[in-house]
Amino acid sequence: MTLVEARGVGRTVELPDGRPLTILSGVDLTVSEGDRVSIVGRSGSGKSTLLNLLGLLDAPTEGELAFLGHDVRRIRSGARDRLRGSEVGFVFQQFNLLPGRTALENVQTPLLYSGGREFWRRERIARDMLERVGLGERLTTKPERLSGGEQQRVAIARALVRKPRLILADEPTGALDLETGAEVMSLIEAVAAETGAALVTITHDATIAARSNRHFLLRGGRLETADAAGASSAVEADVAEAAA
Ligand SMILES: Nc1ncnc2c1ncn2[C@@H]1O[C@H](COP(=O)(O)OP(=O)(O)OP(=O)(O)O)[C@@H](O)[C@H]1O
Repeated sequence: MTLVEARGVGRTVELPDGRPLTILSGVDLTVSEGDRVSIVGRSGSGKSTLLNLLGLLDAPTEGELAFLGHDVRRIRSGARDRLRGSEVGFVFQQFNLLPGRTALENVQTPLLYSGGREFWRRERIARDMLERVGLGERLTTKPERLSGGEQQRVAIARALVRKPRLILADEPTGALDLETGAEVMSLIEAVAAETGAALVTITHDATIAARSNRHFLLRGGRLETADAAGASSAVEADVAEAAA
């Protein structure tokens, strides 16, 4: 089933001095249930901007974007927020957990905006999800007392607690060491496989990109299809240039 379909999508913003800045243009991309998509590209190439469009945080300024068959530019903002809340899970590099709130409270947060059964059973559902990510013993621990890998597990539990059909991961392993990063990716992939969700991952790490089965490269705001080797050599070229 097709989740998101972008045809000729672009995004242009207005700079403070009034000049337009085109960040993305001519993007064609279809994401279906069960897909594993990686997007690589150098800093500033438009990766986060694209993820924000796919996740209904922003709307395109050109082209057509359909989410579950709904034309994104025609959905009212309230309906768009509800669709995003139930169908999209975001995982970020910096975890973005609520400080001072326990792991259980953090994971319950998305359920506060859900209706009916999910709302009333939120504590049980959040507890089950934390057990699923291996943190059943840390329910009442606050993020500041957890390691980076554990914080990312809480963030994954929070992102996936409503069983979204689309998981968008923006540098999910960027703040973790190699081994912890690989564990975190395995966990996201396993939970995605259980629900049949699609996973779109932005990364600067060739080993993380290689875990996907569809590879894309963003260059100057344009999305190019790549194979695993092409994505990997683009990442290496970026790393070499950044080090030079
Ligand atoms: N609202 C905005 N107003 C002005 N410029 C913007 C806006 N959003 C993004 N940009 C610019 O557009 C470009 C692409 O930004 P984006 O965050 O999508 O890149 P990225 O590929 O995710 O970069 P990184 O890997 O460094 O996170 C950058 O030059 C950024 O400064």
